[in-house]
Amino acid sequence: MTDMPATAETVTTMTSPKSKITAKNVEVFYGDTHAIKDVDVEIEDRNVTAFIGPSGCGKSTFLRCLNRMNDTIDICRVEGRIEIDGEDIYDKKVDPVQLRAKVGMVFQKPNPFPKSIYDNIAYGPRIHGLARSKRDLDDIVEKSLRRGAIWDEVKDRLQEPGTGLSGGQQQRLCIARAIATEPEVLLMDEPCSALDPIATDQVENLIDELRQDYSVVIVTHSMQQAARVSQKTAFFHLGNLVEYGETDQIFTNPQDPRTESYISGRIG
Ligand SMILES: Nc1ncnc2c1ncn2[C@@H]1O[C@H](COP(=O)(O)OP(=O)(O)OP(=O)(O)O)[C@@H](O)[C@H]1O
Repeated sequence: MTDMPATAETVTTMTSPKSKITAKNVEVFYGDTHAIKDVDVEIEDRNVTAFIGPSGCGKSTFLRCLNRMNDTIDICRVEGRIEIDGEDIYDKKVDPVQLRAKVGMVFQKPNPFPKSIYDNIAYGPRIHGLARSKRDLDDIVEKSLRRGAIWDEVKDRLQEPGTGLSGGQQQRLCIARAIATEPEVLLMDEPCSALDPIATDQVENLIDELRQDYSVVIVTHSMQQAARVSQKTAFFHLGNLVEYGETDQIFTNPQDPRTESYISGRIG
């Protein structure tokens, strides 16, 4: 019998995206509260991973471990190991400010700086020394706003305040700002929860575009959104990572009864 030629399907499975972030035995405590319990996970490059689960299950806490945002919370203690591209991000040599340029973050509520649209984007590249000249900076600003799918709406008003934009525009501005420091990972903590359905749709389309270049991790309360935008889904419950897998499988054929209860609306 001759070997079967590689079909599109076999090629796809053989070239699955490589792992970008590896977390091992991660535990997080806020004082006596044990918020994350022994979590192991591998997050893929150039894909969207959704964190879902009931309120208080630890989604945001775990997300914030990935760029050490929890360092800013005094009572928070993180244990275990998290690597990005094989490097321990909690190593003493790692500068958290540099790390956060590489692992950008977008929050629930759009939070543009009280500066012009231009300066919102230029701020990060300036402090990280990414532009050698005004022209370089102009290029970075334009490229980031284009990548954030908002260039056409703001190109004639770059000197106006970022806070004067609509909520959806502000959120795309914040995504563009995160992109401007050339990150490799984008963390998004419920990025659409303050947006109307049209702005949500625009941001979801943008997330889908961004996965061509970045590893995107999104916390969402909306299972529909997780199903629409992600390729991988992690279900958290009471600080445990209960189930992690292909989004389609999690929503159509969950393996754990707790996942099944959550997606069918019985818990959460
Ligand atoms: N800054 C903090 N100080 C003390 N406890 C905290 C802090 N942040 C979160 N916690 C606790 O850690 C646990 C996990 O919270 P976290 O915000 O990560 O959950 P979540 O799944 O993101 O919730 P939600 O969906 O409601 O945003 C909860 O018990 C919460 O009360």
